Amino acid sequence: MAVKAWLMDDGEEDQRLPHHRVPVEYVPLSQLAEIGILYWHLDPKDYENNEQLNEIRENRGYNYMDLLELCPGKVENYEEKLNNFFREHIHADEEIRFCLEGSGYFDVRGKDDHWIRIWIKAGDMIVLPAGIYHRFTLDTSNYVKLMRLFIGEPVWTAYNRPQEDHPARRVYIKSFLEKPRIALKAV
Ligand SMILES: CSCCC(=O)C(=O)O
Ligand SMILES: [Fe+2]
Repeated sequence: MAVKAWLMDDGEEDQRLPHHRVPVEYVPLSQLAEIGILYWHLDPKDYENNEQLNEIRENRGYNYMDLLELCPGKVENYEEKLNNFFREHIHADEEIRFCLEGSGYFDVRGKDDHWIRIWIKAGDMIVLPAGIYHRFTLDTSNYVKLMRLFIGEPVWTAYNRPQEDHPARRVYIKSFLEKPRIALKAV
């Protein structure tokens, strides 16, 4: 089962609505891979004994993890947190999230700087590369339980757009947005 992603419309309605374009324009996983996004579908139950998850954590060095539950009434400063998550930003490190329950939208900027909305649900594990502009919102179900992973001591600092001179942004642009330059040798 693949994750669903689509290009967003420019509508001003509630951020928790899907915001499909008309007609709908889905974005395949291969296109997400091109902008540096990694994706796995794993069993969301009994995560402690999930071999596949443990293997990914081992291979990628994700030794830190915690759980984050988002829904009205359960979280301190809920509105403020949600507003901050929905502000376009980057990080100096990968953003790694494994959805255990519920659902939500990760919006990321595609190659042409348009928004791609990625709908994650229980079992979806996603890695956003350092330096990619993104944001997050709950959908109309208003509930998500996420595992957050990190390499070493976690740093959650968000740098709001614009960040064109941030080192992580520069590396990201070089790695995923610029066309590779071919050196031509004079003969
Ligand atoms: C709720 S997890 C995703 C939100 C986000 O982009 C972040 O935590 O930096
Ligand atoms: Fe983020």
